[in-house]
Amino acid sequence: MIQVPIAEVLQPRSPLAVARDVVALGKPRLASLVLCTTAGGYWLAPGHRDARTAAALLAGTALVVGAANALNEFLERDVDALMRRTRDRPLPAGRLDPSVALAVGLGLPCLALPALALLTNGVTASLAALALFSYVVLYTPMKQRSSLALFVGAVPGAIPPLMGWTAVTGRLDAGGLALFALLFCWQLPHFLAISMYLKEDYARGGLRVFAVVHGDRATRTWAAATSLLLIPVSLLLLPLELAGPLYGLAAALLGGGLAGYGLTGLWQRGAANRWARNFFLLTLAYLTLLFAALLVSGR
Ligand code: HEM
Ligand SMILES: CC(C)=CCC/C(C)=C/CC/C(C)=C/COP(=O)(O)OP(=O)(O)O
Repeated sequence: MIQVPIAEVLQPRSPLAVARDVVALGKPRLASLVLCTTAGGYWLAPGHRDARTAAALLAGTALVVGAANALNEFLERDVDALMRRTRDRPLPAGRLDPSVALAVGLGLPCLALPALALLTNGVTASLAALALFSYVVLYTPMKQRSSLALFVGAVPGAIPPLMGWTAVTGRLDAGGLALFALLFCWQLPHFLAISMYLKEDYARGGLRVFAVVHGDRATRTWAAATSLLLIPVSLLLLPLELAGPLYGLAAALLGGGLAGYGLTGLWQRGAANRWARNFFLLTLAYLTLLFAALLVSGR
């Protein structure tokens, strides 16, 4: 049952405030980093690149990601209302009617998927459709049932750089799959950390995330192990000749830093919320800097 603040029902809202909430449905901060990974895949892929295809790829991806997030917020509006982190989102707070999120989530892909197919290629549009489907239909309901949802959610999260790659090459090959693997592995420590410092909130919402189900100690161990795994996976780009020595150096240093901090988690006691929050922020810095290195030292 969603509680709607009385003031929000009575007061008419400005079009700007409504527009801001519609944009918020698309989770713009997360979507921005997703788009950086798409741009990275496009930048590294071998073949012909041009501004028109790049613009179509980024605009189409932004619209499908926005739609995926709007549908996720539509489906989770009751759960979001139970959790501190999400209760002020436009739907649980009652600032937007759920039908708006549903219309945005179903409407945008009708425009963006055919546009991606026409202006990039069929492989890229099919990957976008797969990411949308796996995020909304598989991952979102699975969060309430199993901590393994993390591995399902990491699939749509890893598809955008592959879309950037296929927008140039039109096919799935080793280079694109290496970028997919990099993003897939990065999401594991990213979310294991979050699940620790937000454990109470997730439990309140009835979501069976890793730290809720397996406890803090196991989560810290897995966070350390998966951050170590990122080092060889990120270095795979070197033998595949996607990036040069400067990237290699950056990947080794950034990976060493992240895994080094991850390993200090093994000596923490209890929930170690401050450690987990710092580790989450480090995952964001790691990915941003790694893609900056790719920009400079990519093929
Ligand atoms: C299994 C996959 C993922 C899960 C479960 C997940 C979950 C989350 C959650 C719950 C937060 C909020 C943390 C907080 O409020 O303290 C967050 C933040 C963030 N995530 Fe992820 N994430 C995943 C994948 C990704 C991917 C693929 C990207 C982009 C490439 C990404 C980028 C971000 C960014 C930029 C933030 C900080 C901005 C914000 O809180 O809005 N995440 N993530
Ligand atoms: C092309 C395309 C559609 C790509 C998908 C990109 C995408 C939405 C990646 C995010 C992956 C993910 C599992 C985020 C967490 O959602 P959550 O539901 O756990 O987060 P929340 O609790 O903040 O709602």
